[in-house]
Amino acid sequence: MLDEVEGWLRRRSWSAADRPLRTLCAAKEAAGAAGTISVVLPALDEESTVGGIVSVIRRELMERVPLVDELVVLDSGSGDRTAEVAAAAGARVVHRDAILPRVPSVPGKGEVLWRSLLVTSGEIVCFVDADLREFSADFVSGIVGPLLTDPDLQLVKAMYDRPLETEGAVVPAGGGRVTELVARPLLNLHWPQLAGFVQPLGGEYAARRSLLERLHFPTGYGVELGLLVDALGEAGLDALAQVDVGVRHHRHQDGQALGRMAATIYRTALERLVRTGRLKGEDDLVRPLLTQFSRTAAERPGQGGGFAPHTHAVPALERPPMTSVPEYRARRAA
Ligand SMILES: O=c1ccn([C@@H]2O[C@H](COP(=O)(O)OP(=O)(O)O)[C@@H](O)[C@H]2O)c(=O)[nH]1
Ligand SMILES: O=C(O)[C@@H](COP(=O)(O)O)O[C@H]1O[C@H](CO)[C@@H](O)[C@H](O)[C@H]1O
Repeated sequence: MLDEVEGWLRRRSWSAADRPLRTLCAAKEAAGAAGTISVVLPALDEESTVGGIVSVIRRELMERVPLVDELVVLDSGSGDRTAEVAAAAGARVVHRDAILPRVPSVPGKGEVLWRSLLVTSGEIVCFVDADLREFSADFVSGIVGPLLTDPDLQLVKAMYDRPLETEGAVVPAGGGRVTELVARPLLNLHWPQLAGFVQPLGGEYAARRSLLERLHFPTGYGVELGLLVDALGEAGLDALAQVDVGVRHHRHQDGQALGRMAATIYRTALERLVRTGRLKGEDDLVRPLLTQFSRTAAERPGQGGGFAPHTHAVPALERPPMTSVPEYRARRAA
């Protein structure tokens, strides 16, 4: 690990307990407008978990203490009762298609995170996944805390244990599969300054709007890696930090879904290597497609055996910095 990163780990890694809520409320009051906080939950078919998360944030961080100013669930095109459940629990729910309709929305987590900047007003924006179970308010207060007390910080990521919990089986620290197999190796090899992040892909992070609005947003699952790499470039390592908030329990996707996620994350990294001149142009990427396989119903001797190929596009669409969007500038000027 680079000496710089070892020093960063000592200076910029904390525990949620290091900043008690009373300290944060005092810092928020002293910060004035700079201490306003918007929490955003990107949600695609999360009816079973979104309500519990919203309820905890409202009760603990809006009613018991006035830490969070607005709580928005960004509906990413859900087909279930996500919107109803989130609204009933006390969130403002906005559908992705209702935001900036002149730019038709595309599927993807990053797409809704980008659009959320247009419908929120906090100077600190905190993203929280909507599939978390056993959610604690520390996931929010822990990561917004340093942004309230340390003006030099720009982005703070949560770090946590990530057990892999599937039907009946729990593998301690088995979660974060794409992190361990793809993102951490990529970051260590190409952006070693970021090697100190324990959970670089974690979906819980908070940042100053003044940073987020200057960054490109990959529209899919590349958003975490893209924002972290670009935040390093924009703000420098010492403007970044991480906070231990305990254990993260969430719904786990299957291996092939994570394979598609990994391909998108790799492509997002490749794009940044090209953008910074460390790799030649797109000719380094032969085909933005990923073929996976499933067992066919019946073995078909002489016709490729018993497996069927399924080919998926590997998207790399990125949204421009919000500061380049006229509607965003007009809203901020109003
Ligand atoms: O197109 C998408 C994909 C995901 N998500 C949300 O983004 C968060 C993280 O997604 P997911 O749980 O699928 O990722 P994982 O944690 O499995 O890597 C969850 O709140 C999803 O509902 C979303 O809003 N739109
Ligand atoms: O970290 C990971 O490897 C993946 C998959 O986690 P699991 O192996 O299902 O625990 O989960 C994260 O990755 C996504 C892409 O960055 C984020 O959007 C998710 O919030 C995060 O859970």
